Amino acid sequence: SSQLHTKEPTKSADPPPNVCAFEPGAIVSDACASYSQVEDLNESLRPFVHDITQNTDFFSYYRLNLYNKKCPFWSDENGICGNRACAVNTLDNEEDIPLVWRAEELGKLEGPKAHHPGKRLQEERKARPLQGELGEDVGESCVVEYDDECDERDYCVPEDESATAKGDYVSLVDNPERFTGYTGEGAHQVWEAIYRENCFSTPHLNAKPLSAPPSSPFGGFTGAQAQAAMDLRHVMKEQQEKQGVKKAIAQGSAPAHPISDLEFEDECLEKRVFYRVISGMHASISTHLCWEWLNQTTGEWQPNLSCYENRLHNHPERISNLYFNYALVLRAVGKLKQHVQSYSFCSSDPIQDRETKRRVLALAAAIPPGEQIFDESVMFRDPDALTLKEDFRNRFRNVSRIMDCVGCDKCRLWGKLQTAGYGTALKVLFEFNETDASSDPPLRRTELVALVNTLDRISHSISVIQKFRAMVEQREAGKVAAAHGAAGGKVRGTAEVRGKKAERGVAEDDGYPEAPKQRRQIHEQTLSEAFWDEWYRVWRTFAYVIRSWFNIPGKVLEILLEETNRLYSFWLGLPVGPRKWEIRLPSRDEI
Ligand SMILES: Cc1cc2nc3c(=O)[nH]c(=O)nc-3n(C[C@H](O)[C@H](O)[C@H](O)COP(=O)(O)OP(=O)(O)OC[C@H]3O[C@@H](n4cnc5c(N)ncnc54)[C@H](O)[C@@H]3O)c2cc1C
Repeated sequence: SSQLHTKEPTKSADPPPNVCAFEPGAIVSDACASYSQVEDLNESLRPFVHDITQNTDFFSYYRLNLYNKKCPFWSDENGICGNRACAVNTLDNEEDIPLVWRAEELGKLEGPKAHHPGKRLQEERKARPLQGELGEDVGESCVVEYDDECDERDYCVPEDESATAKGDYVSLVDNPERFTGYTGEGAHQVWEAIYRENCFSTPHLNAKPLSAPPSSPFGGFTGAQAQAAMDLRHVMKEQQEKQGVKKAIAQGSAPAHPISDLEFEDECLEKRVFYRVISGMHASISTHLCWEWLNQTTGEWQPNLSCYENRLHNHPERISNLYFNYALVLRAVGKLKQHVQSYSFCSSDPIQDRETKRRVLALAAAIPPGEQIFDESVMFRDPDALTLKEDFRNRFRNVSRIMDCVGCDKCRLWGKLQTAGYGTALKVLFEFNETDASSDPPLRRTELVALVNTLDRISHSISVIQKFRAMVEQREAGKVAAAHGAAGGKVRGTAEVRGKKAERGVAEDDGYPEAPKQRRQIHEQTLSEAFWDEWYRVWRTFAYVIRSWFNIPGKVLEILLEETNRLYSFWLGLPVGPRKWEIRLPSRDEI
């Protein structure tokens, strides 16, 4: 067996997670073998997923309510900086840089938008319900969601839950997930709130009571559905026990809730699964923003290696969670083979309908059967696993609501889509029958689009992480060659240049059509380029220092005011907000 989760390690019972995460196949152990298997699988599936998400109208437009929903959890009024306006820009002096490079601009949605037509218009204009709003050549019957009903079994907040505001259709292709400059306290607070949803024992943020009593039949699982729930449970159990992920997660840090505080016994399985899904999603978002990073000073889009190292490479458990998500979502998509046979993608466009179905079936056929991703033989033991369903549904609904507090439209779009995607994956795992689709619940367009696009996001992250890893290796090789001075001038020169390029975050060959801007960067650096590169860096550092000195009076005043305010709150007996300033060295990116 070949599993990501279940094979006995042959060398050590607990391989160090960092070794396994970065050297798939180099060491014969369970985790390492499985990482490289996932990578191989991804390499063969990637073209299918990429093609579907980029080249079909059905999968390249998503409907969601981006603007009409208020962040329900906090506001400036109660003294917490966390609403949309609290997005802090990456650079202190954003006003000095061209508008197009500013965070405010980068976070805006691009491309056409179309309003969801009411039921009457949908009926009247079946073929063109959007009246060309997305462009003349878009198959609108492939884009519009005709079923407005809300399904009890949704794991996330259905986008169409309100009868009045059904949201807009936006192009996912025109709005790639990449660096937007959304950062600072606003972003941290959202992540913190999302991870707080991990505390299954203390319902909050309007969560409904979580665990159903063990005796509860729990929504009437059939044998096959119970099996799926068990799969998930045992996947987690095996993963934890055999790959030392327990330790790795314990070392990782979710904001505000030290993971080491969490229980890792069996009854807390829900926490681990939920945590891993969220952390894997977070890792995927970080991967994309590091890969398509905008240097706001030069306006160049390029991979940012130090961003990758800080957020992912040095946290192998995050990468492990991303790979876990891949297995989870892939299994869900694979489970839909039967279901999509009879699915109508475009009601008034038979050609596109056929073409979309052909592509989806080609992807489904290329996915290996479930047991090749999860080992079925170790499963089906503990009936408590059924409670996962209700717990997850409520948690995911809350995470989806928290996304309304994200202060950047593009980030909100992808955050909502991916939450919906994981919610759908769990719904499919728990509710769908792989061999008999007749009793499956309806799968709405939004759910299917979110699921497949989420798979595309994770799939892209995995291929990007491989490239980043290669860049780190190249840089290290360059360092070793330079240190040993072993090779002659030419060879050493090349290695050093490669090492430097990797350091600057320049990809050798991304191999994917979606990153054309990066490819422009790939050339050997001449002496004069190296000189000017260095000169520019020194100049920027100098300017940074001068600017910082110049800003000191303002900053000191700001800190004084803030501390006075906190002291005043303390004196009045009001809750004292967290300190918003710290003294630290700047990171390379900031310079
Ligand atoms: C829903 C959402 C979508 C976003 N989308 C984008 C986007 O498309 N483009 C963009 O440029 N920015 C986006 N952002 C912002 C981005 O995710 C970061 O918040 C921002 O870049 C600041 O990063 P940071 O290094 O301060 O740490 P953050 O990524 O904000 O993380 C906060 C803390 O969480 C912990 N942490 C980080 N990663 C993980 C993980 N994988 N698992 C567990 N714990 C972790 C660390 O302790 C870290 O200090 C988004 C934010 C949110 C909330």
